[in-house]
This record gives sequence, structure tokens and C-alpha cells, in this order.
Amino acid sequence: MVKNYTIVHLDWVGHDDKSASKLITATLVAVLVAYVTYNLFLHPLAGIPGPFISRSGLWSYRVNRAIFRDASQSYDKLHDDYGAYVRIGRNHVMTADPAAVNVLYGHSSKWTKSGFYHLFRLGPPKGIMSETDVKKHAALRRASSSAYSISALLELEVSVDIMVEKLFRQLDGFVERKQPWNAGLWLQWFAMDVVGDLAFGKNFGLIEKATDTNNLIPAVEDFVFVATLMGTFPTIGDPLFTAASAAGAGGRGAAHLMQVTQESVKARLKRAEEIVKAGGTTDELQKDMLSRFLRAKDPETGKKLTVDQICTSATQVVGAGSDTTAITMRAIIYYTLVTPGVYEKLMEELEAAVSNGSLTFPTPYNEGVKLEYFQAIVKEALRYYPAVPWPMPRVAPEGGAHIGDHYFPPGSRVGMSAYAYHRRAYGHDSKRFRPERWIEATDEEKKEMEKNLLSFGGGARVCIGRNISIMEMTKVIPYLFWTYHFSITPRGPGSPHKYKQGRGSDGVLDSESWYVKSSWFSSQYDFFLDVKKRDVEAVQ
Ligand code: HEM
Repeated sequence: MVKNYTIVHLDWVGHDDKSASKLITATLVAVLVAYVTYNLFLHPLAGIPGPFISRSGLWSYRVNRAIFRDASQSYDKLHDDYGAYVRIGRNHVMTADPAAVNVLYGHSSKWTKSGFYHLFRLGPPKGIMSETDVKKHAALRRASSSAYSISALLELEVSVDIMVEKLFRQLDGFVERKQPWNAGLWLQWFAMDVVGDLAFGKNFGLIEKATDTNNLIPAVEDFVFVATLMGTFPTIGDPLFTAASAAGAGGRGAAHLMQVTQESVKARLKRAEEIVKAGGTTDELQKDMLSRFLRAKDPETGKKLTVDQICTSATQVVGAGSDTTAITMRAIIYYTLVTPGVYEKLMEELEAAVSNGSLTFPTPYNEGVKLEYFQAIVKEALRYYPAVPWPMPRVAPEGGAHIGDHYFPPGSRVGMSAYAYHRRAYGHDSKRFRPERWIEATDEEKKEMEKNLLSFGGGARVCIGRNISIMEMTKVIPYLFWTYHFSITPRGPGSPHKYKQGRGSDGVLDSESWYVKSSWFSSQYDFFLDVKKRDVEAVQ
């Protein structure tokens, strides 16, 4: 009896379990159906078209772009497929509507940066890039702005000149050995060394040693990969990143960058101490960005930056200032070489300027900025190939806001992709690299073109380091073209490329002679050039 009873009892338990699991499954399915139905048909952004996975909220389209590194072409294609407003997430829209530029990135914009940027912090205190609180950001920016001013940078011009000479000595070796030059990698080393010099008065020695012993370049790459990926779901990504970093497992790139920077800060402070001890003056050291960060005060509150904030600021210079400038330099050189007529016009301009004495080498910044055609190439490269193609997300303010005919409730996210926007906002030939557009335009048109240029972002959050990169590019590129003759190393069997086929920013194989991996940054890999020395004497 007892035995039978037990069997009956167990049977009842099994029955209960099955019913319970059926009930749980049915509830989960019902919740999922309700969630998807709400997202697709009832959500305030439901009227905006977009890929099913984003509209339904089932998966993140942006996570896929971060993983597959095809952001530029994918976001561009979304506008082709769905128009000027595309729902790229449940609560997230990307737009290419010109009306949005001022609303999102104008000086008086009420839209703030989203939690996506929290993942771009490079230290325990948030830095200028990752601080989303408007007041705290404004205070940080005011306190640091003197380090980024053009007058401060011009005091550091000579260190860029020295770096250029070091680069040229290495380049001469490639000429002698008739060896293809991995321009992509070397330009990145150059940009990294320059920011090291500007920030701490001492570069990282990448150009001199012809190697990245400290793994700085992979660290930036890892940092940007993790930040972009986890920034797309910051509610979970942010605490996950914090916990993983505390356990020493996450943020490998960020942690490594931070460590290298802290060492550079310490070494720089020790150098100053030793000079003073030896009875010398630290005048030269006083010019680097670090000493400006040390002296910096918020002009409104009189508050100084804390030591942690200084380390974060210095790391930020390394993290935000090297890849972006390298990407833009590659684009300038590449499109100058492949676009018919551009190289010839540039060389004509350089030759005329050298012969009338308005251009000397190493190029003083004040001479380089007057090269009208060269500066038009720089602008066009920034337009055609923006280093940051990812839509820069902003949060709709309290009370919501309108852009064009669309209403965005408070808390919804809207962003623009500079890559996708620039290829639509510059008339019928937006998809062509044409520097002349920046010269031919009337003053009124130029104003509009500048307004539409999102390569450095805009408004209160515009890139604080843009002067650094413009100075660097202005000093190195005309001098490079003046001294060397470049041609693109053909790809294919026997070539030094790891990848046999190139991939352009449009995602098409073999459309360009490099391989683009595009997420927050659109980085070009395997960009090789054959180099010869120009007979400069004969030209002059
Ligand atoms: C060609 C070179 C560069 C490009 C294309 C570039 C691009 C950008 C973009 C698009 C933003 C705005 C991001 C957003 O609003 O979502 C930005 C912000 C920023 N950039 Fe750059 N950047 C360049 C060079 C530099 C350099 C050299 C530095 C530092 C040395 C730097 C430091 C920063 C910082 C700190 C911010 C945050 C500004 C803020 O939020 O107030 N950048 N940059």
C-alpha cells in the first residue's frame, strides 16, 4: 500500500511539474509576444522604419555592427533602405535629416550624451569624453581647454618637427631597401608618438624602435572594441564592465592604456624633480599638456583638476588622439593618390609655394594652413572618410523634442552617422572625393558645408583635440609629399599583405586597397605604399 501510495504521489508531483513548466513557458511566450507587439506597433517610435531585429527589440542591430566591424557600410545602407529616419534600436533612431544637426549637436542643444559614452571612460573618474552630466562636463572642459588651445599647441610645434624627422629617417630605409612601407601602421605609430610628446613631453619610442613594445596600438583597439560593444547596452554593459575591471578581467585595453599613461605621468614628474634638484629650470617641460593639466583651474569655480582626473585626461589624449588622426592621415594620402588630378594639383600648389618662399620645411603650421588646396584635401578626407562613422547618440530632453515632423519622447536616443550623413548632405556628388568643393563654394555655401561636417562632432561636445590633429597633419603631410613619391603597392600574390583582398569603407571587397574594420572608428589595415625619394633639388 505504502509503495502504491508513493508511486501515486510521485506521479502527482510529475504532473504538477509539467503543468508548472507549461505555465511558465506560456507566460514567457505571452510576455515575449506582448513585448514584441508593443515594440512593433505601440511604442512611441513604432512609426519609424528599420530592420525587424531593432524594431522588435529582440536583438541589437548595433551589437552586430560592433562585432562584425562593418558600421560605415551598414549604417549607410540603412538610410538607402529605409530613408532619413531609421529605428536602429527599440528606443534608438539614426537620422540623416539636415534639421537634426543643430538640434542634436548645436551649441544650445538640450540633448545630452547617452550612457553609451560611460563605457568610453579611461579611468575611475569620468573624462571629458565620457562625462554625460552637463555641468560636470562643462567644468572639466573649461579646466582642460588651455592645454588644447592652438597657442599652447604652437609652443609644442618643434616636438612634432623632431618626430617628422625621425619618421623620415626610417622611411629612407624603406627607400634604400626598396621595401613596401606599411604606411597604415607607421602613421599610427607616428600619431601615437606625437600625442605622447605633446601630452608628457616624451614620446613612446614607436618610430625610433620601429616596434610597439608596449602594445599600445592593440590596447587602443581593444579599448574601443569593448567600449563600442558594451556601450550599446549600457544598462547591463556598464556594471558588467565595472565588475570585470575590478576583477582584473575586463577592460584589458583601457586598463593597459591607463597603466602606461600613469607610468608616463610618473616619469615626467620625476624628470621635472631631477631637473629642479640639479638647479635647472623646467621651462621646456612646462609646455607639455601634462603641466597645463597640473596648473589648470576651472575659471568659474577656481577648482583644480584632481590627480585622478589628470591621469584620465592624459590617457584620453592617447586613446582619442592617436587612432583618429592616423585614420585621417591614411585617408588623405590614399585619396590624394587614387583620385585623378588631386596629387598633381597638390604638387603644383606645393611647388608654387616653395618657389615664392611661402612654404618651407619642416613646415611651420602657420605656413601649412595657408595651403588652400591642401587644406581642402584635409576637409574632404574628413568629410568623405570620417574616422568616427558610428551614430553619435544623444538623449531626448525632458518633455521630449521634435526633429522635423518626428516627435521623440524624453529618454529616446537619436544619433547621426557622419559617414552616412556626409555621403548625402553635399549635393549630387556627395559620394565622390572632390576637394575642389571646399574652394568653389560661395561663403554662404561654405558656412552650410562646415555646419554639416560632423567629423569632429559638434556644439558643447565638439572634439577638443581637433587643433592637435589639424596641426599634426598640416605639418607632416605636405612635407611627406614634397620629399617622397608614393604609389600604392599592388595587392595579390607576393605582396606583403596579410589579406589578399582589400575591403573599402563601403564594405565591397577590392573596392579599395586597404582592409577596413569599422565600428566606433573606421580603421584601415594593410595599407602599403611603394616609396621613392623625389629629386627635390631638380624641382626647385
Ligand atoms: C582627425 C582626428 C580626430 C577626429 C576625427 C576626432 C573625432 C571626434 C569626434 C567625432 C568627437 C565627438 C564624439 C561625440 O560627440 O560623440 C570627438 C570628441 C573628442 N575628441 Fe576627438 N577626434 C580627433 C582627434 C582628437 C585628438 C588629437 C584628441 C586629443 C588629443 C581628441 C580628443 C577628444 C575628446 C577628449 C573628445 C570629447 C569631447 C567632449 O565630449 O567634450 N580627439 N572627437
